[in-house]
Amino acid sequence: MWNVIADLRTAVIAGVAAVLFLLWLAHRQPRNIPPGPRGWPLLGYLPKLILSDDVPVTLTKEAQRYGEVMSVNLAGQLVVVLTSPRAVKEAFYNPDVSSRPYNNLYHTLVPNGKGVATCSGQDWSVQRKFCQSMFNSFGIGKSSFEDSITTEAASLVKEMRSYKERPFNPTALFCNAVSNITCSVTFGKRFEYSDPRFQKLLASLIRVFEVMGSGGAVQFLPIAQKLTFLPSYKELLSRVGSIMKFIRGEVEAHRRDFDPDNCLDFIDTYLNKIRSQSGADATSPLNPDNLLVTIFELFMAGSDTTSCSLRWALLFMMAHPEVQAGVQQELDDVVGRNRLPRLSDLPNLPYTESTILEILRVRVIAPLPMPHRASKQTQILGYHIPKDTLVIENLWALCRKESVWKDADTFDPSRFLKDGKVSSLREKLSVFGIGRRACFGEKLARMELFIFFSFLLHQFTFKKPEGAPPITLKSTNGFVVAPLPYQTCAVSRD
Ligand code: HEM
Repeated sequence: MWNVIADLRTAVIAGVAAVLFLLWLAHRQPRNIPPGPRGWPLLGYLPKLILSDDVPVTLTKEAQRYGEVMSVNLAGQLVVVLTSPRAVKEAFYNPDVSSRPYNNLYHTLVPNGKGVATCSGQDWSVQRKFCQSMFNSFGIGKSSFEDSITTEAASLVKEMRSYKERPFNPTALFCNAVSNITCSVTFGKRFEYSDPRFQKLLASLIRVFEVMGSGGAVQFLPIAQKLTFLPSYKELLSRVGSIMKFIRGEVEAHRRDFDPDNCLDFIDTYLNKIRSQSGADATSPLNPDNLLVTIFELFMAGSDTTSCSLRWALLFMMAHPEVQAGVQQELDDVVGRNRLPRLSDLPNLPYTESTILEILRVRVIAPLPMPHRASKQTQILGYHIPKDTLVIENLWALCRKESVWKDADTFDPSRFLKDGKVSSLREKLSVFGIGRRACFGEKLARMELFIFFSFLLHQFTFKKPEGAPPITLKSTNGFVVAPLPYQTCAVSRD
C-alpha cells in the first residue's frame, strides 16, 4: 500500500516537474538578448510605462542601469530600446531592422493601403524612392522651392499682424501655415486661414497626435491592436477616417481634371505613374490605395511636427528675451530692415541657426519615434535580436547625453557656436532619426523652420501678454511632444 502511494507521489512530482520544464522551455528568453528590467508577470514592463509621467525619461533612467541596448517585455512583445548613436547606427542601417510593425488603424480604413512611413519591404523601398525623387524634382531643400515657403511665411506674418498686438494662441496659425506647404506639394494648392473645412481637418490632425499619447510606440504592440473597443481607439478611427475622406476628395478631383502633360503636384505625378505602368506591372506598390495612405502620412508627418517646433520656438523666445534680441540683432545686421531673410542668408546667420538647433535639441518633438521591426533574426552590438522584435531609438536620451551636451537641460544656443560659426556639434544632433528610415522630410522641415522663424523674428518681438500666467516650458504627453497651450503678443518691430 505504502509503495503505491510513494509511486503515485513520485509520478505526480515527476509530472509537475515535466510540465514546469516544458513551460520554462516555452517561455525562456533566448540567450544573449539585451538586458533590461523584468516587470510584471504577463504584462511585463507595460504597466510601468503606462503609469510613467514621462516615458522617454523613464526609459533613459533604465538605460543608465542596463546599457545602450536594453530590452523590455511589453505584454509579451520584446522591445529593444537604443540610447547611443553607435547602437542606433548599427541597428538602423541594417536592412533586417528596417521594417515597421503591423498597424490595424490604417488597415481598417484602407484595407490594401500601404504608405511610406508604416509599411515594410519592397512596398516601402519603392514608395520611398518614388516619393524622394518627386520631392527632389519639386526642388525641396533647394532655393528653387524657397518661394513656396516665403509666400506662406508672408501670409503668416500678415495673419499675426491682424491681431494688432493683442494676445493669440499661435497653434492653429502654425499648423495652417506648415500644412499649406505640404498641401502645395501634394494637392498643388493652399488653404486660407479662414477656411472652416480646412480648420476642422487641422483640429483633427492635432487631436490624432494627442490621442496617440507619448506611448505612441505602444500603438504598435500586438496587444494594442486588440483594444479596438477603447473610446480612444474609436476617436482615432473617426478622426483619421475624416482626414482620409478629405484626401480621397482631393485625389478624386485630381483624377477628374487629370492632364498627363501638365503634372504639377504630387498627386498628378503619382497618378501619371500609375497610368504609365497599368497592365505592365499590376502588382506595383505604386497604386491608388497606396497613394491615399502615402499622402495621409506625408500630411501627418509633415504638419504637426514642424508646426510644433515653431510653437516651441516662440515660447523659448518669450522665456529668453536675451536670445530673441540676439537673433533680431543678427538679422538686422545681416539682412537689414529693407528686405526679408532668404535661404542664402543662412550661412551668415550662425546665431539664428544655433538657436533653431538648440530648440530642436532641448525639446525633441519625436523623442520615441515609430518603432522598427526586425524582419529576421539579427544582432545589435553583439546582442541577439529575435525576428519580430520591435526596436526603438530613444532620441530624447541621445539629445541629453552629458558627455556631448554639457548642462543638457539648459537652453543655450551658444553651445553650437565656435569661432563665430556653427560648429561640428550640429552633426551630432539626431532629432530626425538615423539610418535607412530616417526622416524623409528633413530638408523640407529645416527650410521651413529657418524661413518661418527668421521671418517672424525679423518682423515681430514676441511677448507674454500682460496678466497671462507665468511661462511654462512643460510639455504635453503626445506622440509629438508639444508645449502646453499658450498666448503670445506679436509686437511689430517697424
Ligand atoms: C521638425 C520636423 C520633423 C521632425 C523632428 C521629424 C522627425 C522624424 C523622425 C524622428 C522620424 C522617424 C525615423 C525612424 O523611424 O527611424 C521621421 C520619419 C518620417 N518623417 Fe519626419 N520629422 C519632421 C518633419 C517631417 C516633414 C516636414 C515630413 C514630410 C513632409 C516628414 C516625413 C517623414 C516620413 C514620411 C517619415 C517616415 C520615413 C520612413 O519610414 O521611411 N517629416 N521623422
